[in-house]
Amino acid sequence: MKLLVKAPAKINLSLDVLHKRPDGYHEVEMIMTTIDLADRLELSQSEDGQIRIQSQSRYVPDDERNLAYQAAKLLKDRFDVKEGVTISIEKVIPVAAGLAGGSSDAAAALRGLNKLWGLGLSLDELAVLGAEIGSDVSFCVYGGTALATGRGERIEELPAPPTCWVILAKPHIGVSTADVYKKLDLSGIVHPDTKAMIQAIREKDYEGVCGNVGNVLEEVTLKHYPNVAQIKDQMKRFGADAVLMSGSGPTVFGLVRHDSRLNRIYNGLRGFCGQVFAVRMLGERHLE
Ligand SMILES: C[C@@](CO)(OP(=O)(O)O)[C@H](O)COP(=O)(O)OP(=O)(O)OC[C@H]1O[C@@H](n2ccc(N)nc2=O)[C@H](O)[C@@H]1O
Ligand SMILES: Nc1ncnc2c1ncn2[C@@H]1O[C@H](COP(=O)(O)OP(=O)(O)O)[C@@H](O)[C@H]1O
Repeated sequence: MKLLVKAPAKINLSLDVLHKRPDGYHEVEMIMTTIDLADRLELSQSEDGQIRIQSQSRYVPDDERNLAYQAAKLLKDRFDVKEGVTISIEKVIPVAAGLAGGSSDAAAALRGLNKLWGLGLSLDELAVLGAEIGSDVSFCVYGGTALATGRGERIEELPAPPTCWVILAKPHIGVSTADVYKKLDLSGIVHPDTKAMIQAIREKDYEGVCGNVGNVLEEVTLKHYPNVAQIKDQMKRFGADAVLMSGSGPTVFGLVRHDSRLNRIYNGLRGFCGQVFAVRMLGERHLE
């Protein structure tokens, strides 16, 4: 038996850090939304009990370091599953980019294997399991738009933001999330207005969304990688309505309402940047 599952990327419309916790993680408040840029996972049941990972991408580990492998292992051990699975990952989302590609692959594996192995778990149960793999996995289990708190694993669903294009530009560098959190200076943070962002989303107020994007991790990544700041400036200059780094970076995204500006920004950026995408927000939950 085979199953295809989509694993969409996320962007952080806002990302605030409240404090560092005794367990070493940071308490966050993030508004996250999924976008129409997705990896595709093919899950093929095997009878030998083994978990195997295949991928065309040389940046993706094909062993137990792969987050999709960890998802399969977690379900297999916790629910005493005898069957195995081969997970083929068609990688579209740039790796180590601040777009939660690995987390979304893990979440897609959880959703898919729940079906393939007939486990009958709810999404809420899968999201709790996902938090054992990584802080962003719970959000990716649901997709759509949400306020994520705690270390990122506590999810409150929000309505879809007003429709617009999202342009993504990813320079040729990979950023370590742990490193960025470690270098964050908590004393100098200018906090984004998370409440105002939530209100703008609820009211479908596009200007309000654009006016309230903010990410406290930007400062760290921009300081260490000046070309991320350059890409931000270019995107603003080409006419995006709002520009922000996603997650720990280095991907920069721009929000664009009008089709007429889209080509200009997209083509302009392609001269500067390794990978550029123009996609839609998914906004709503993407439940298979
Ligand atoms: C920054 C964000 C924003 O969405 O995403 P990315 O840039 O990775 O996409 C997330 O907070 C990343 O989530 P995720 O990538 O799942 O993080 P984890 O694997 O749980 O943690 C990696 C490391 O980041 C640090 N970490 C992570 C989350 C958090 N709330 N506080 C932390 O300090 C810890 O040092 C941890 O060891
Ligand atoms: N399925 C996967 N896809 C991408 N990266 C993965 C995967 N499994 C494990 N990784 C590892 O996770 C790290 C973070 O990758 P990713 O999730 O793409 O970035 P981010 O946390 O910035 O959103 C990478 O260094 C990669 O080696």
